[in-house]
Amino acid sequence: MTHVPSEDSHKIQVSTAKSPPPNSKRTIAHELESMETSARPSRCRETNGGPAGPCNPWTGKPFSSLYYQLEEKRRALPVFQERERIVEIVKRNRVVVLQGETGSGKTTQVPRLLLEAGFQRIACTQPRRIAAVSVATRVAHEMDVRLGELVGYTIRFEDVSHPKLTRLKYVTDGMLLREAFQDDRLSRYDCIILDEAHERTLSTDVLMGLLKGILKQRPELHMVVMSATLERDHFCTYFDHAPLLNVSGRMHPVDIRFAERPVFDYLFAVEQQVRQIHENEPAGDVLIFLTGEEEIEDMCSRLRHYSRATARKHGAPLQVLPLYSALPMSVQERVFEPPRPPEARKVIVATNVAETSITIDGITYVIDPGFAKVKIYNPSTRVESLLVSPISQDSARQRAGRAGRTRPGICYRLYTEEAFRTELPARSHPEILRSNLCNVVLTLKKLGIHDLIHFDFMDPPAPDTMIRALEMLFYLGAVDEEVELTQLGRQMAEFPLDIQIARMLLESPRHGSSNEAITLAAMLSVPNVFLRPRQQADEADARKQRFVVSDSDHATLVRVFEAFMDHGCDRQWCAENYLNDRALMHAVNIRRQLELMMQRMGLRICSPGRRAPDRWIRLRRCVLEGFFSQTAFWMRRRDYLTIRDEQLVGLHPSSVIRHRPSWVVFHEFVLTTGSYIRTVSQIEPKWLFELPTKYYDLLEYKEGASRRALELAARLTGQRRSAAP
Ligand SMILES: Nc1ncnc2c1ncn2[C@@H]1O[C@H](COP(=O)(O)OP(=O)(O)OP(=O)(O)O)[C@@H](O)[C@H]1O
Repeated sequence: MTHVPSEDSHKIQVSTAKSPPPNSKRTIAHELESMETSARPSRCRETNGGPAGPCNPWTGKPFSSLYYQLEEKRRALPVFQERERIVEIVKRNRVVVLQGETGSGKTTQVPRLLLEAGFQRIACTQPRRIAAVSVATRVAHEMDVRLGELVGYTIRFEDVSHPKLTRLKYVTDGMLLREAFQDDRLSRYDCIILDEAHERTLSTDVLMGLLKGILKQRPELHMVVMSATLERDHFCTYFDHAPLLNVSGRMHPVDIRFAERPVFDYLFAVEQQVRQIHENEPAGDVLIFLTGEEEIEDMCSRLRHYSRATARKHGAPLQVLPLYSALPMSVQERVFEPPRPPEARKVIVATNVAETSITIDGITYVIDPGFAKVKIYNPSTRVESLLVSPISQDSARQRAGRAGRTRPGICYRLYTEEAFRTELPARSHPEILRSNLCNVVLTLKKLGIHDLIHFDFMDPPAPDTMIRALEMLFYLGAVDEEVELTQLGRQMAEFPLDIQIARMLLESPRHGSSNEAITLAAMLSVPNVFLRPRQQADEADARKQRFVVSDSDHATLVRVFEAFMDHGCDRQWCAENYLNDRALMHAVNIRRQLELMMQRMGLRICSPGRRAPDRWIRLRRCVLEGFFSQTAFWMRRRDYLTIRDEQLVGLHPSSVIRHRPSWVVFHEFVLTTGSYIRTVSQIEPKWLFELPTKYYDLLEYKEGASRRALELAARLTGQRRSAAP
């Protein structure tokens, strides 16, 4: 019989009682401790003629004045209060599950305390890039060290860490997994902290399974799993009855206010709530949670309009800032800056990227309508889509926890208390149970894990989803018939990109167009570059026409990028052309890194030249190399039928394609007011049969509309019945 640790049996209540650390070596912690207690702390020599002062043990330099301000605040945090116990328990156990209120100091304090206690190299994972960057910055400030040296971070396309100097690294869970490609025992680290484990992202779940195996091979490795809202019994049991450490207490109270009756138009309700706060409540910034980019940008313009219209009446204006993951990091980071003008009330309109980990100083009011976009994968139709769904109770707690961090706060939940209890699920469904697993399976294969069925997932995905993923990897050429990783598959896994984009890049030299393909890959990795303000939509559309390649949204993106480069990356030019200059700058950076990766892999960087008549044909063929499973043929009136799952879809209104090509390849399927395919290019049906994949082998298709369309295409283009060699 397995013993399931109950909250009481394994919970180690942290107390503030002092006990000697188990490790008797003198550590930085002792050094710091001595500064507050001993009469003779380490002191720096006199500097610039001034008196000798306490010395930062990490840098050997005197502390700055900012250090003292931050030090006072951090010493008040519940986690700091209970530091000795935390360190002791982590040292005594291989795995510890640590639960503590939002804002109690887990993310900023625990890694540092462990470093000071003698751990040599610590990785602390974050599910989101913005959290990794902002927390690393905060901890570097608190320790009074330069970011990128002792404390650093690594996120996709951005590494602010030093291979030797960095001893505490905040890293996105996806990037730590990639580190395991090079070092499959993660032997650089003697302590790995999985933060915000309740989010159960794909990468966190894979990392947990991987680390369980590594722990058996590396007796010196320690691990901490942290969150404010995790399912503790499930985690403790999974990690072989790991002890649970509960840190109680929070910094400031958060007053939760539910709606009195159900809200039917939550966007209207959000706007009303902001007005109510701005007109009646004391100073303090506002954080609003919405579901996606479009909704956020729309709300931002509504609120800006309100602010302009009422600025005189209410004195202080609003400074409205969007926050979602598709925005370049430099734009996301603006939410942490003081308001502009200084008297303004900051209103941040965010997706759930702002839900966990981050602290935005000044946030006093949180508005939570209770919805988020959730990824749903249907293995039988093989369609992954984002659907607006109610959030979980845990998410609601995390959202409320963004207030009350630097001052008391209020969280307005735009749903009733009854709905919270009865309609919101207790916790979110793990991502691994609702995703296409192609990238996960490729990652596991690359890590040398062959027995996928017995991989120790906390919640194993359905076998059907695994099989679909393997099947797709086979068509993509990433695995062979024996399900062994191919050379191509190994290279695909190297790119920090979606597997289809990676394949497009790898095949692009064969079409003599890798130069264009790299640009396209970069443009597909940044948010939409076309701005379309509601009041100037016609003007914006007219400007877009300058870049249009009429049969391809993909080629249009490449053209925009090239025009941006030709104009010296000029912001003014972007404004005149309704283009998002920051997204384009981000694409420039990503492009540079992808080109370097291609060169390192020995892949040819080539282009047919800007004037070549077949330039865009080559690019469209490259797109098809990666996205061959995302094609559709024209059925009737405005509808296309997708080959893979026979769904009727329309061309997204943003597409530049105005004629009705009979076959198209598309980048994504979106479900909004209807089913659409977005970022689309015309293709020739005969290209389908020339691809080096068995995907279009007609024998693979059951009788149905897709098969009939393919048969017709094969007949018209003079192909054999089966395209398989
Ligand atoms: N950038 C910042 N500016 C101001 N205060 C900050 C900042 N970062 C952290 N803090 C302070 O440190 C506290 C602890 O933050 P930390 O992120 O470590 O908490 P946490 O327990 O990990 O929270 P969560 O579970 O929400 O991630 C915050 O409540 C806040 O008081």
